[in-house]
Amino acid sequence: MYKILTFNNISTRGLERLPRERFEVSSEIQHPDAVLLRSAKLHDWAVPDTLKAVGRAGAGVNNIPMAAMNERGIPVFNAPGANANAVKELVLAGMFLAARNICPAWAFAQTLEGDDAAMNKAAEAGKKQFTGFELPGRTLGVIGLGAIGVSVANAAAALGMKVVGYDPKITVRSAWNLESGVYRAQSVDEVMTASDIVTLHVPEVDETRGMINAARLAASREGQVLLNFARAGIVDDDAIIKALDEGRLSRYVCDFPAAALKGHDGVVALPHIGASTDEAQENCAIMAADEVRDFLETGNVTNAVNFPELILPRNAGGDRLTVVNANVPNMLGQISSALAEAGLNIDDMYNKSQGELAYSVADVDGTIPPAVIERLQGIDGVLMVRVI
Ligand SMILES: NC(=O)c1ccc[n+]([C@@H]2O[C@H](COP(=O)([O-])OP(=O)(O)OC[C@H]3O[C@@H](n4cnc5c(N)ncnc54)[C@H](O)[C@@H]3O)[C@@H](O)[C@H]2O)c1
Ligand SMILES: O=C(O)[C@H](O)COP(=O)(O)O
Repeated sequence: MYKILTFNNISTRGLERLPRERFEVSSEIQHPDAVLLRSAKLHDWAVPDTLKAVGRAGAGVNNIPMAAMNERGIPVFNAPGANANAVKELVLAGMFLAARNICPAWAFAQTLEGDDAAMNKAAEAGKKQFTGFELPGRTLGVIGLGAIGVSVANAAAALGMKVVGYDPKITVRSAWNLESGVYRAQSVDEVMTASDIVTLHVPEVDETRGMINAARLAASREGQVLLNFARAGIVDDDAIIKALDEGRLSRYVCDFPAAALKGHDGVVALPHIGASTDEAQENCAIMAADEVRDFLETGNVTNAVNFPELILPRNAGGDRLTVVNANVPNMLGQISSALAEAGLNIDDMYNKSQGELAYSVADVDGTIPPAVIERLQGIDGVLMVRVI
């Protein structure tokens, strides 16, 4: 029986992928084999020795202590693309909100008093202050062309916008999916100066933290709209307020309320609802649950952010050994020697590495004795050993 600890409300459609005869799933579990979570922050969580996998039912993994997981050889799975449509739709809503001044116009309409004739008269007199602009022919800058960025770029192109994109690490898949008319910018600065509206779709990592800062905003196109449905940490909120006050930005629409932004007329801050649709929550939970289940039951890896993709069909017969180790020389030799000295033959084996980690799955022709497991665990650089 595998034990799965949940940290957030995970869609029941996802939890149904974990049959109760093989998986105990609860928010109360001690000694979990895996966790399933959304945005809960795990940075201060004491990682239990029993933990073998983390499943993030969403895209961003900045709430997970990746260095600690790497040190222990624990894969962190996520759900790439599973909530991209939900975020795209909210980004489009954010563009329309900003272009047509919908939030202040709505707030103004709420203040109207009197009978219908009086309200109508006041509405007609007041509406000129909410004159907006239309999207066709305007330039949208998209920073980060992954699942969400590509989806937003293509939707904007379909609305008749010019689209400028920047992503120095764009994948082949994203490049194939991207509308052919999207202009490829060479830098964040180029996007900032070329665009009427800029939208951010990068992960929060060291390289992107504070990416939109005072210097970049000072050089941006006058009256620009900035959309941030990625992460709060990618922008400097104080610089945003200054840029709004100076008119460099006309509106900042984001998914991340913050004290520095509160009460400013130019800010529309939503409560992190980019992925909050029934469809996205189901898609993410199903994908994360399937990935964690497959890893626990077979050792196979799909969509782990810190592990290589590795799928080895089971060679029926004996045990399956999985080993996570530091990506250094002579590890495979030591692992296969330990098996050979116990008289075990390797029927099938697959080894891959990614960054600082290497991962091996081997099907052997017998039962792996506890002494061999201990020996493997004792090899310098071995981080995790499992027999399935
Ligand atoms: N508001 C929400 O509820 C919500 C929902 C989903 C995702 N997100 C956030 O959006 C981010 C993107 O999601 P996604 O599904 O598109 O992820 P993704 O991994 O498919 O795409 C991210 C893209 O950013 C690119 N990138 C990385 N560093 C960059 C840099 N310095 N400059 C330009 N591009 C860079 C990558 O190459 C990749 O193509 C997530 O990491 C998450 O933080 C927020
Ligand atoms: O990175 C993500 O997928 C989003 O920020 C969604 O977070 P949530 O699952 O907490 O809504």
